[in-house]
Amino acid sequence: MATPPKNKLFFGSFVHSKTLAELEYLHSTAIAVDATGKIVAVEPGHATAAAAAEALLPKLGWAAGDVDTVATKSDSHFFFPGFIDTHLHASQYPNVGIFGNSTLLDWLNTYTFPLEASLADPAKARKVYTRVIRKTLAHGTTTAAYYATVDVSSTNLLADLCLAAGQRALVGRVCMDQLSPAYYRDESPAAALASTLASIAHIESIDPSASLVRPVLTPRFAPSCSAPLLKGLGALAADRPDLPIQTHISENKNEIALVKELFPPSSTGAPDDSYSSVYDAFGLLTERTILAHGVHLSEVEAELIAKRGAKVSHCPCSNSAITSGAARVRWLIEKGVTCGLGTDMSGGYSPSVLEAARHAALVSRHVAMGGDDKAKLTVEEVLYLATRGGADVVGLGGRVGAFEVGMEWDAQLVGLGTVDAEGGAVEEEDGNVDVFGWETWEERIAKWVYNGDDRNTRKVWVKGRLVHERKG
Ligand SMILES: O=c1[nH]c(=O)c2nc[nH]c2[nH]1
Ligand SMILES: [Zn+2]
Repeated sequence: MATPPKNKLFFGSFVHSKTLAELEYLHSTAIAVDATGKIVAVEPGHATAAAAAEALLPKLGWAAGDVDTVATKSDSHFFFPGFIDTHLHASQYPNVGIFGNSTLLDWLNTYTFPLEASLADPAKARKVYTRVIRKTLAHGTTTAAYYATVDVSSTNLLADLCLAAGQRALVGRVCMDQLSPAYYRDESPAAALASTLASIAHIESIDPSASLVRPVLTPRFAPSCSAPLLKGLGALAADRPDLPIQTHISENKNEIALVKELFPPSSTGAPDDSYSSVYDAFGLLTERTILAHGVHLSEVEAELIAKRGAKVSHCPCSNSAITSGAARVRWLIEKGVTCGLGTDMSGGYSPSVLEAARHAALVSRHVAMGGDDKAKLTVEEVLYLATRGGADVVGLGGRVGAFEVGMEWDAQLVGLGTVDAEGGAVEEEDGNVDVFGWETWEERIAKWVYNGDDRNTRKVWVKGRLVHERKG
């Protein structure tokens, strides 16, 4: 029998984003999380976990026996908000790292459609989805905005598995009724809409209050959707203003040319032939829309996206791997566009949002080397995109992404390697980060961002529940 959830008291050092530019460091702090997973107190200034418990529990009306305490061990352990992966393809996980020298359109046909189609086999889908959830949790991803496949049953299975594993997720059945192989597409716009509704109904039946898992409308990208399908999805989005929408935009130059060819303004009624105007014309550019990539957006498009309140998922590992380009994140943010980070597996080669954060910092330096020195993103900024920014992108702002009273406890315990007086390793010996003891906290965080990996992710919680613990 499962043990009922208990109240929890976390004690030690907590690091989270206060603003885009600033991380807040809370040391000798206690955070109380109730049995529903909600943060009910954040109290700095206690010498020990025991002292914090003595001061805090009476105020909360909690008996000591009803509370589990988790305290950090040393100066190189800290709690950090769980990462939010605002764009990834669960179904493409077996292909991570396999992309050769392809670019988007040939990559889709060579590597991606055959794999996605093969997941109509329920046993294979279960194996892949179980693994991708375990792997992303192990990397500290507490929320994931997933693309599944065209197949309804395996999409529903992904939602079932996320709920069982305790990962917060947006799960989308992929809509695509044109320009893809006959073996892998919706039969018609009507069939695509019916399958989408079936998947939404299933996901809402397993988690009616969307406590963890919710459906997301998922037109793959404009080229693989006919105008009637985009129109139908726009009507559904208008009918269901609670549903998020996810799609791709402006990733690759050939893709953009294809969109111009497929959707001339005369066919959509849009004021121009831009990619953004196509989605806008069909009612799919909304404040609930997550747009992956946005590498080659024009000034006018960025302004339209900001005006509509649509969000951008920056996927730097993917943009480098399949040579799509370098998105101008600082420029988007200055235009007023809310941005987060996506791994975009398996266009992206890694399941790790920390890797996406580090790559975002590096890609921004390439943008800077192109002549815009202020394009460079700091460690603080990429961590904001990985947490608080990501929460805003997936519609969970104010609920997850930071440590504040009223938010839910989606968190990771990070442990960095420490070095003793003789130069030996004391803790996290197998990791890639060595802390000598003289680093400032800002420097420790920078070392984690540039050298850390899942070996440093010791424990992970979602909504107060422990969902991953690293062995060893
Ligand atoms: O990065 C991407 N991954 C995909 O699977 C895809 N499909 C359309 N456009 C895409 N871009
Ligand atoms: Zn993608």
